[in-house]
Amino acid sequence: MGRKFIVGGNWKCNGTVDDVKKIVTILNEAEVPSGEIVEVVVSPPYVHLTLVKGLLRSDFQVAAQNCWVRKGGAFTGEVSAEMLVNLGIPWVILGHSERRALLGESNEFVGDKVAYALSVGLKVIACVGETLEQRESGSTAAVVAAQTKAIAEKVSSWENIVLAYEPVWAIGTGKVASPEQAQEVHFELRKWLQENCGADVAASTRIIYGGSVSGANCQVLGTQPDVDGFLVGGASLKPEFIDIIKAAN
Ligand SMILES: O=C(CO)COP(=O)(O)O
Repeated sequence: MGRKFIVGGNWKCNGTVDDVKKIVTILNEAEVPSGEIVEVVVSPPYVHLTLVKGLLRSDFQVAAQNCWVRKGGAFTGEVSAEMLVNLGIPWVILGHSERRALLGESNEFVGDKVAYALSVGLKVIACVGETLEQRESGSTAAVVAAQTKAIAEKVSSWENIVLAYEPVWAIGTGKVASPEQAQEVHFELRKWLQENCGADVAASTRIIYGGSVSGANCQVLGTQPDVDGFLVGGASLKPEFIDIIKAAN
Protein backbone atom coordinates (compact mmCIF):
# COMPACT_ATOMS: atom_id res chain seq x y z
CA MET A 1 0.00 0.00 0.00
CA GLY A 2 1.32 3.43 -0.93
CA ARG A 3 2.13 6.01 1.69
CA LYS A 4 -0.10 9.06 1.43
CA PHE A 5 1.85 12.32 1.05
CA ILE A 6 1.53 14.54 4.12
CA VAL A 7 2.38 18.22 4.41
CA GLY A 8 2.59 19.87 7.82
CA GLY A 9 2.78 23.59 8.47
CA ASN A 10 4.56 24.41 11.73
CA TRP A 11 3.71 28.00 12.53
CA LYS A 12 6.01 27.92 15.58
CA CYS A 13 5.61 30.89 17.96
CA ASN A 14 4.13 33.26 15.38
CA GLY A 15 0.92 35.08 14.67
CA THR A 16 -1.67 37.47 16.02
CA VAL A 17 -5.36 36.61 15.80
CA ASP A 18 -5.56 38.72 12.64
CA ASP A 19 -2.52 36.98 11.11
CA VAL A 20 -4.05 33.59 11.86
CA LYS A 21 -7.37 34.54 10.27
CA LYS A 22 -5.55 35.72 7.13
CA ILE A 23 -3.56 32.50 6.80
CA VAL A 24 -6.67 30.38 7.31
CA THR A 25 -8.53 32.37 4.64
CA ILE A 26 -5.72 31.70 2.17
CA LEU A 27 -5.78 28.00 3.01
CA ASN A 28 -9.55 27.79 2.79
CA GLU A 29 -9.64 29.40 -0.65
CA ALA A 30 -6.81 27.32 -2.11
CA GLU A 31 -7.36 24.71 -4.76
CA VAL A 32 -5.26 21.77 -3.71
CA PRO A 33 -5.08 18.08 -4.68
CA SER A 34 -7.77 15.94 -3.09
CA GLY A 35 -7.46 14.45 0.36
CA GLU A 36 -6.94 11.08 -1.31
CA ILE A 37 -3.58 12.37 -2.54
CA VAL A 38 -2.36 14.59 0.26
CA GLU A 39 -3.02 15.05 3.95
CA VAL A 40 -2.55 18.61 5.23
CA VAL A 41 -1.94 19.44 8.89
CA VAL A 42 -1.36 22.95 10.21
CA SER A 43 0.13 23.61 13.60
CA PRO A 44 -0.62 26.97 15.22
CA PRO A 45 0.51 27.94 18.71
CA TYR A 46 -1.68 26.54 21.51
CA VAL A 47 -3.58 29.79 22.03
CA HIS A 48 -4.84 29.77 18.45
CA LEU A 49 -5.71 26.06 18.19
CA THR A 50 -9.43 26.44 18.80
CA LEU A 51 -9.75 29.46 16.54
CA VAL A 52 -7.97 27.67 13.70
CA LYS A 53 -9.90 24.46 14.19
CA GLY A 54 -13.16 26.42 14.06
CA LEU A 55 -12.32 28.34 10.90
CA LEU A 56 -10.26 25.86 8.90
CA ARG A 57 -11.69 23.84 6.01
CA SER A 58 -12.68 20.36 7.12
CA ASP A 59 -10.30 18.52 4.79
CA PHE A 60 -7.29 20.07 6.58
CA GLN A 61 -6.32 19.02 10.10
CA VAL A 62 -4.80 20.76 13.10
CA ALA A 63 -1.79 19.84 15.23
CA ALA A 64 -0.42 21.17 18.50
CA GLN A 65 3.30 21.89 18.63
CA ASN A 66 3.94 20.07 21.91
CA CYS A 67 2.22 18.48 24.89
CA TRP A 68 3.04 17.35 28.40
CA VAL A 69 4.76 14.01 28.85
CA ARG A 70 2.14 12.42 31.13
CA LYS A 71 -1.35 12.94 32.46
CA GLY A 72 -2.08 16.56 33.34
CA GLY A 73 -2.05 17.93 36.88
CA ALA A 74 0.23 20.24 38.84
CA PHE A 75 2.52 21.15 35.91
CA THR A 76 2.36 24.91 35.60
CA GLY A 77 2.51 26.18 32.05
CA GLU A 78 2.04 22.78 30.44
CA VAL A 79 -0.79 21.53 28.23
CA SER A 80 -1.73 17.86 28.49
CA ALA A 81 -2.37 15.42 25.69
CA GLU A 82 -5.86 14.82 27.15
CA MET A 83 -6.65 18.52 26.75
CA LEU A 84 -5.77 18.33 23.08
CA VAL A 85 -8.04 15.32 22.65
CA ASN A 86 -10.78 17.17 24.52
CA LEU A 87 -10.45 20.10 22.08
CA GLY A 88 -10.70 17.72 19.14
CA ILE A 89 -7.11 18.30 18.04
CA PRO A 90 -5.99 15.08 16.31
CA TRP A 91 -2.24 15.67 15.92
CA VAL A 92 0.76 16.81 17.94
CA ILE A 93 4.31 17.61 16.84
CA LEU A 94 6.85 16.22 19.33
CA GLY A 95 10.62 16.36 19.62
CA HIS A 96 11.13 19.41 17.45
CA SER A 97 14.81 20.39 17.45
CA GLU A 98 13.99 23.82 18.85
CA ARG A 99 12.55 22.12 21.93
CA ARG A 100 15.40 19.62 22.11
CA ALA A 101 18.02 22.38 21.88
CA LEU A 102 16.38 25.30 23.70
CA LEU A 103 14.36 23.44 26.33
CA GLY A 104 16.65 20.48 26.87
CA GLU A 105 14.27 17.72 25.75
CA SER A 106 16.27 14.48 25.69
CA ASN A 107 15.72 11.53 23.38
CA GLU A 108 14.17 9.59 26.28
CA PHE A 109 11.83 12.44 27.23
CA VAL A 110 10.67 12.73 23.62
CA GLY A 111 10.14 8.95 23.49
CA ASP A 112 8.00 9.13 26.63
CA LYS A 113 5.98 12.01 25.19
CA VAL A 114 5.33 10.18 21.94
CA ALA A 115 4.19 7.07 23.80
CA TYR A 116 1.89 9.03 26.10
CA ALA A 117 0.36 11.09 23.29
CA LEU A 118 -0.35 7.91 21.31
CA SER A 119 -1.86 6.26 24.37
CA VAL A 120 -4.58 8.92 24.61
CA GLY A 121 -5.35 8.73 20.90
CA LEU A 122 -3.30 11.53 19.36
CA LYS A 123 -1.38 11.11 16.13
CA VAL A 124 2.23 12.24 16.35
CA ILE A 125 4.68 13.96 14.04
CA ALA A 126 7.95 13.00 15.74
CA CYS A 127 11.01 15.03 14.74
CA VAL A 128 14.60 13.87 14.45
CA GLY A 129 17.67 15.47 12.93
CA GLU A 130 21.37 16.19 13.33
CA THR A 131 23.27 19.42 13.96
CA LEU A 132 25.85 20.73 11.50
CA GLU A 133 28.63 19.59 13.82
CA GLN A 134 27.20 16.07 13.94
CA ARG A 135 26.85 15.97 10.14
CA GLU A 136 30.42 17.18 9.63
CA SER A 137 31.74 14.56 12.03
CA GLY A 138 29.95 11.83 10.06
CA SER A 139 27.47 10.89 12.77
CA THR A 140 24.18 11.80 11.06
CA ALA A 141 22.94 8.21 10.73
CA ALA A 142 23.87 7.38 14.33
CA VAL A 143 22.19 10.51 15.70
CA VAL A 144 18.87 10.01 13.91
CA ALA A 145 18.95 6.29 14.73
CA ALA A 146 19.40 7.04 18.44
CA GLN A 147 16.53 9.55 18.35
CA THR A 148 14.30 7.06 16.55
CA LYS A 149 15.32 4.19 18.86
CA ALA A 150 14.28 6.22 21.92
CA ILE A 151 10.80 6.44 20.38
CA ALA A 152 10.68 2.85 19.14
CA GLU A 153 11.55 1.52 22.60
CA LYS A 154 8.51 3.22 24.12
CA VAL A 155 5.77 2.57 21.55
CA SER A 156 3.95 -0.59 20.59
CA SER A 157 2.71 0.62 17.20
CA TRP A 158 3.92 3.03 14.53
CA GLU A 159 0.51 3.31 12.92
CA ASN A 160 -0.10 6.85 14.18
CA ILE A 161 3.44 8.17 13.91
CA VAL A 162 4.89 10.26 11.12
CA LEU A 163 8.66 10.65 11.35
CA ALA A 164 9.97 14.09 10.39
CA TYR A 165 13.62 14.34 9.40
CA GLU A 166 14.65 17.90 10.08
CA PRO A 167 18.39 18.56 9.89
CA VAL A 168 19.03 21.34 12.42
CA TRP A 169 21.39 23.14 10.04
CA ALA A 170 18.58 23.46 7.48
CA ILE A 171 15.92 24.86 9.82
CA GLY A 172 15.22 28.52 9.25
CA THR A 173 18.56 29.00 7.50
CA GLY A 174 17.56 28.90 3.85
CA LYS A 175 20.15 26.10 3.54
CA VAL A 176 17.89 23.28 2.40
CA ALA A 177 19.22 19.71 2.27
CA SER A 178 19.86 18.60 -1.29
CA PRO A 179 17.42 15.99 -2.59
CA GLU A 180 20.26 13.45 -2.38
CA GLN A 181 21.06 14.37 1.23
CA ALA A 182 17.42 14.11 2.24
CA GLN A 183 16.88 10.84 0.39
CA GLU A 184 20.02 9.33 1.93
CA VAL A 185 18.86 9.97 5.50
CA HIS A 186 15.25 8.99 4.78
CA PHE A 187 16.55 5.73 3.31
CA GLU A 188 18.69 5.15 6.41
CA LEU A 189 15.71 5.81 8.67
CA ARG A 190 13.53 3.40 6.71
CA LYS A 191 16.28 0.81 6.86
CA TRP A 192 16.53 1.33 10.62
CA LEU A 193 12.77 0.82 10.94
CA GLN A 194 12.99 -2.31 8.82
CA GLU A 195 15.74 -3.82 10.95
CA ASN A 196 14.28 -2.84 14.30
CA CYS A 197 10.52 -2.56 13.91
CA GLY A 198 9.79 -4.84 10.97
CA ALA A 199 9.16 -4.66 7.25
CA ASP A 200 5.54 -3.55 7.59
CA VAL A 201 6.43 -0.58 9.78
CA ALA A 202 9.23 0.40 7.40
CA ALA A 203 6.96 0.18 4.38
CA SER A 204 4.05 2.06 5.87
CA THR A 205 5.60 4.77 8.06
CA ARG A 206 5.70 8.15 6.41
CA ILE A 207 9.03 9.97 6.66
CA ILE A 208 8.76 13.66 5.87
CA TYR A 209 11.46 16.27 5.36
CA GLY A 210 11.70 19.65 7.08
CA GLY A 211 14.22 22.47 6.88
CA SER A 212 13.94 25.47 4.54
CA VAL A 213 11.35 23.80 2.34
CA SER A 214 10.00 26.34 -0.16
CA GLY A 215 7.83 26.59 -3.22
CA ALA A 216 11.02 26.53 -5.27
CA ASN A 217 12.61 23.37 -3.86
CA CYS A 218 9.62 21.21 -2.88
CA GLN A 219 9.06 19.51 -6.24
CA VAL A 220 12.46 17.91 -6.53
CA LEU A 221 12.57 16.97 -2.83
CA GLY A 222 9.09 15.49 -3.03
CA THR A 223 9.95 13.13 -5.85
CA GLN A 224 12.63 11.32 -3.83
CA PRO A 225 11.42 7.77 -3.21
CA ASP A 226 11.63 7.90 0.57
CA VAL A 227 10.35 11.46 1.02
CA ASP A 228 6.66 11.19 1.91
CA GLY A 229 5.93 14.86 2.50
CA PHE A 230 7.20 17.91 4.36
CA LEU A 231 7.17 19.72 7.65
CA VAL A 232 7.31 23.37 6.69
CA GLY A 233 8.20 26.27 8.99
CA GLY A 234 8.58 29.78 7.57
CA ALA A 235 6.91 29.09 4.24
CA SER A 236 3.83 27.68 5.98
CA LEU A 237 2.93 31.23 7.04
CA LYS A 238 2.82 32.38 3.42
CA PRO A 239 0.69 31.65 0.33
CA GLU A 240 3.72 29.65 -0.84
CA PHE A 241 2.48 26.85 1.43
CA ILE A 242 -0.17 26.08 -1.18
CA ASP A 243 2.56 25.42 -3.78
CA ILE A 244 4.21 23.03 -1.33
CA ILE A 245 0.94 21.15 -0.81
CA LYS A 246 0.69 20.85 -4.58
CA ALA A 247 4.07 19.10 -4.71
CA ALA A 248 2.08 16.02 -3.77
CA ASN A 249 0.83 15.67 -7.31
O1 LIG B 1 11.41 23.58 11.76
C1 LIG B 1 10.82 23.47 10.70
C2 LIG B 1 9.49 22.82 10.65
O2 LIG B 1 9.20 22.17 11.83
C3 LIG B 1 11.36 23.98 9.44
O3 LIG B 1 11.43 25.36 9.53
P1 LIG B 1 11.78 26.21 8.21
O4 LIG B 1 10.91 25.67 7.10
O5 LIG B 1 11.46 27.63 8.57
O6 LIG B 1 13.22 25.98 7.92
